Amino acid sequence: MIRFDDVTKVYPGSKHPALNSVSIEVGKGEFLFLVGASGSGKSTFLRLALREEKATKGVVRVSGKDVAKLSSWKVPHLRRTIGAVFQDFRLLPNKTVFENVAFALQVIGKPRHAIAHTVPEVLELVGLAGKEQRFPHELSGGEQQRVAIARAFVNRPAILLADEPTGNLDPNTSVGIMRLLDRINKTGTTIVMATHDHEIVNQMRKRVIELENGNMLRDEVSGVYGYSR
Ligand SMILES: Nc1ncnc2c1ncn2[C@@H]1O[C@H](COP(=O)(O)OP(=O)(O)OP(=O)(O)O)[C@@H](O)[C@H]1O
Repeated sequence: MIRFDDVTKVYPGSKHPALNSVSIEVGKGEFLFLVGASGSGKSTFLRLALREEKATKGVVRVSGKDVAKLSSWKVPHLRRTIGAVFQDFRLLPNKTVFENVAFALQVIGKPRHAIAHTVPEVLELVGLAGKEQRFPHELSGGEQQRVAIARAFVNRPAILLADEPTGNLDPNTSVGIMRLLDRINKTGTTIVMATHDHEIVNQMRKRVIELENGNMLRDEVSGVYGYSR
């Protein structure tokens, strides 16, 4: 699903690579945690997969395609196969829960009757049935993140990238979000989640890749993220 071959990213004006010769393959249906200290390169990895940034060296493939070779008019299509969730939710503040999720379908030209059918279904899946008409500011942080996940998943992308999705949430709320991501993963969606949260990584026992200063430190099948490091 996602494959990095010897990928290096050096941002313009920067001396040190944000990612340094990283090779990673993430298979279909996998759940991968990307861990590491602040600045270790986690977000850079996700941005390269979304082609928000281009690799300085090496090849990034998503669903078998070299993303550097995609013509710019094909980039939106790539992004449609990848859902993305962020720490700060990024909801549209003046749109309701329903409208926030529906928007993701409107922009790809889904007909209104399909939207009317699909949005309630995905809101039910994320546990927000009955809150369709609320605005983001009328929701808790955990509920806002559920809306963001619904919006990322409504199009049934093959891949979901999550950058610190529990970073703004308390531990109990975070557990709920992780259960939801686990459920989405069980539908066959590949998930790559960047996190600092030791507790969550240690509970979930999924594949863990640790980055340090842009280098890949370890890749463990059922890994932990110990406190002692
Ligand atoms: N747009 C940019 N321009 C220049 N340098 C950048 C840019 N974005 C990130 N960097 C640098 O690249 C390195 C990796 O950053 P990145 O955001 O990928 O780390 P991270 O592991 O996601 O950190 P955090 O956990 O704090 O989000 C850091 O040294 C950072 O300062």
